[in-house]
Amino acid sequence: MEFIDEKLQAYCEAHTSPEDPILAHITRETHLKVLMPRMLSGNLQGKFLEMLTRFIRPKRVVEIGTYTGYSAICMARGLEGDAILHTLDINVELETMVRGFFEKAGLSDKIDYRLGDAQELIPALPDGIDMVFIDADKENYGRYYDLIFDKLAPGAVILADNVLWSGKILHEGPKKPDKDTAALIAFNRMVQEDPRVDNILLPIRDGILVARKK
Ligand SMILES: C[S@@+](CC[C@H](N)C(=O)[O-])C[C@H]1O[C@@H](n2cnc3c(N)ncnc32)[C@H](O)[C@@H]1O
Repeated sequence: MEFIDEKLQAYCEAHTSPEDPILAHITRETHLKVLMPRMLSGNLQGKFLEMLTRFIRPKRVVEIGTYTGYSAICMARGLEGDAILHTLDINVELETMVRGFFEKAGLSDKIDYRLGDAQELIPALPDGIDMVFIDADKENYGRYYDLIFDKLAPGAVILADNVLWSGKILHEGPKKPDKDTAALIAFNRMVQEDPRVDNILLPIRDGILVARKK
């Protein structure tokens, strides 16, 4: 489901700073060589992540779900000084390609790329996280939120991607929603009812939930 008119979407894209050659290369390589290229953030969302990182000026960012590194590069570009991005992914098959992209972008020293199951990797992360982007398996969004919450600094920003799930979160009727849809409905409700955060759900691309730890 498209959330806005196709022409308006194209207009938004045409009035967003263009994708640079490195991100364009990652987009091309991902489409050519990797399964499910629609998982890529893309330029509009990538620019949003980069700009938000610049606004927040975090010292420590965590991304759950690296994939081919597109969103990691966007956020890492927004980091200042010795700030760092820890990005986690379970898919070891993409490691060589992704490390190559980080190198090509000149960001290897700003990105700490960790491979494994995020549920095992999150507890080993340092405290004092100022921003987290949750973009891995939808079924575990709630678990990732719970696991990372106490590691977040006051005022930290939590972002979660795909929270509109192509509109499937509006599920109606007697049939049960599939497990990813059910998990996202539960996650969105959980954040909405969490008194420890303020939150806003933005209809950017497939929906980005933005929450701020009080
Ligand atoms: C939607 S993609 C991430 C897209 C990326 N953030 C971007 O915008 O370019 C989801 C990623 O989550 C990873 N993933 C799935 N389950 C995971 C888990 N249990 N732990 C860590 N990563 C996981 C997948 O391997 C996949 O690369």
